Amino acid sequence: MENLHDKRKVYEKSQLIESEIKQNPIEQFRDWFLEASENPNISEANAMAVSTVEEDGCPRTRMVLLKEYTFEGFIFYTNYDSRKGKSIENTHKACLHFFWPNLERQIIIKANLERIAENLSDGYFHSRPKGSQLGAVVSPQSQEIPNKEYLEQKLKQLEKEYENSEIPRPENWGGYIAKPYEIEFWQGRPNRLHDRIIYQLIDDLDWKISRLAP
Ligand SMILES: Cc1cc2nc3c(=O)[nH]c(=O)nc-3n(C[C@H](O)[C@H](O)[C@H](O)COP(=O)(O)O)c2cc1C
Ligand code: PXP
Repeated sequence: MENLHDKRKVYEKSQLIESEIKQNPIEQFRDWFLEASENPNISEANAMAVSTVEEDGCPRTRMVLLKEYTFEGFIFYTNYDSRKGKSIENTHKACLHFFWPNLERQIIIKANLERIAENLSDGYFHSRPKGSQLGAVVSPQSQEIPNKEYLEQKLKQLEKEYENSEIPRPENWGGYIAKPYEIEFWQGRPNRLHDRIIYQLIDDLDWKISRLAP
């Protein structure tokens, strides 16, 4: 069909060296995330790929929006009965992945996942635009639906129903916190000799920092 052999870029914008990194990976994440957020060429720095392992043993990846990060972990919101929700309820694990091409950087996070407290999901749900709240109510995420009109009709009905009242958060919609136990920071370098620094959690407290070959 098409030969892409010559499609390649030289990565040379920056470097990642031990003397300049933070000892805590969340602080390192914050440095890189702020840089990505402030970059006018990156439109959604908080968009991340989330991979979960399904029952056939194969990982499946989709984008979600990171909505908060703390020293404890990374929070995103979704439907608990979706495909990703089902995998997470089974394995309690996921891999989060950020790629910011303009900075020639990727971050790979392996984490244990838990649902966040219901009151926190309520708070976030009600902070969303009303249309997105209704979207979450209307959509049986990841399930087969008869056609597009099915969603549009449901949306119209609910728009009327909740015209003057608060939309209750669906029980199956809420946040997950991904508590990291391994975080890799990757900075592209010339000659494909990229910088890779990996933080691994030891004893639930300290992070071991190592350099990996590219
Ligand atoms: C940039 C981007 C951000 C997204 N953010 C979310 C999100 O925060 N939560 C969510 O449930 N789906 C989000 N989606 C949709 C998911 O990628 C996915 O289609 C949906 O969650 C169903 O995934 P699943 O069937 O694998 O569970 C986003 C899609 C894109 C492209
Ligand atoms: C299905 C779905 N849920 C949730 C979100 C996150 O959106 P918000 O910023 O409104 O929480 C998105 C973003 O694309 C989405 O597509």
